[in-house]
Amino acid sequence: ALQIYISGKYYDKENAKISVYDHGLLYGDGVFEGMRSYSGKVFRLEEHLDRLWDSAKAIWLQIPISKQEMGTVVNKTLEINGIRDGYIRLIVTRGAGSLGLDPNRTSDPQVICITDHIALYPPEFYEKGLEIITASTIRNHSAALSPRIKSLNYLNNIMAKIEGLQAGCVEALMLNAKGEVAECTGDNIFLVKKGKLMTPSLDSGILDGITRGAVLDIAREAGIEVAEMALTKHDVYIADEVFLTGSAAEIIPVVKVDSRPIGDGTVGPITLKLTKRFHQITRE
Ligand SMILES: Cc1ncc(COP(=O)(O)O)c(CNc2cccc(C(=O)O)c2)c1O
Repeated sequence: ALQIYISGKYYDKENAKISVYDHGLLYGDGVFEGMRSYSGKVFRLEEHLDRLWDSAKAIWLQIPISKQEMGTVVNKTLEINGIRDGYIRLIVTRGAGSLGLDPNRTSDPQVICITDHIALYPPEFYEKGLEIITASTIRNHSAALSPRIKSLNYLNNIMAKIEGLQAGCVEALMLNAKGEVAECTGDNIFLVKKGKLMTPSLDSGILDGITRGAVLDIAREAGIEVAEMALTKHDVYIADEVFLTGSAAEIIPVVKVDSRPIGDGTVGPITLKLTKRFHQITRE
């Protein structure tokens, strides 16, 4: 049975529990990372751990072990579960405490590591591309709870995800408070127009996606012109190609947005080229 790591010990799935007084549960007061391993190697583990530490610092949370120890926890949890190609969920909560909000009245932040087999979208979603809608729920305002923090507060994303599901879509696009394109509920968005690759800049109020970063690197190395900039729904509608990026999804094409076909409604050549290269570097 899968072994779950909780603060120094391993537990069977049915015994892997935390206190109902944990502020991670009570208030979503905590941070997390979602990563993938390919043939036993976690893709960009250091970057994920850097982001986890940045998220923790942003919410004034001290992670009780070092980055190096955290890396060892991740690799050991994969190993004892015999998972080489899988998904890793790493969580640090504020810990258990009073029913009040005050983080000072909690103790013992919980470090949790769950490794599991990757649950992927069906292959036809990659072959045919997704249809998505623009949700009316905008992305968290950067001055409220910054979307740069990968926190346990995912209701903003879930509210938009519900709108997508209600519209028969598996993903939904969120705009920011200025009405510019931000990202989808669980992945970043890229557009291609006349051979140029564009993606919302970090100051659009988005998660600094690890896969987003990898795709920007791949595109630059391939000599593709790249721009991180403010984008609007109009830019999406008139794009030649659209795709999403995320650790779980990797690179997934989008062929329809708000009932507008993108390009000729089929998966585009640059999307395919970047996907092919991404698979090479994650599986080499
Ligand atoms: C809001 C958001 N934006 C972008 C990404 C992609 O980031 P990375 O390239 O670093 O993975 C994410 C992370 N994606 C994420 C997180 C939690 C759950 C799920 C899910 O699809 O069930 C997806 C995310 O939650």
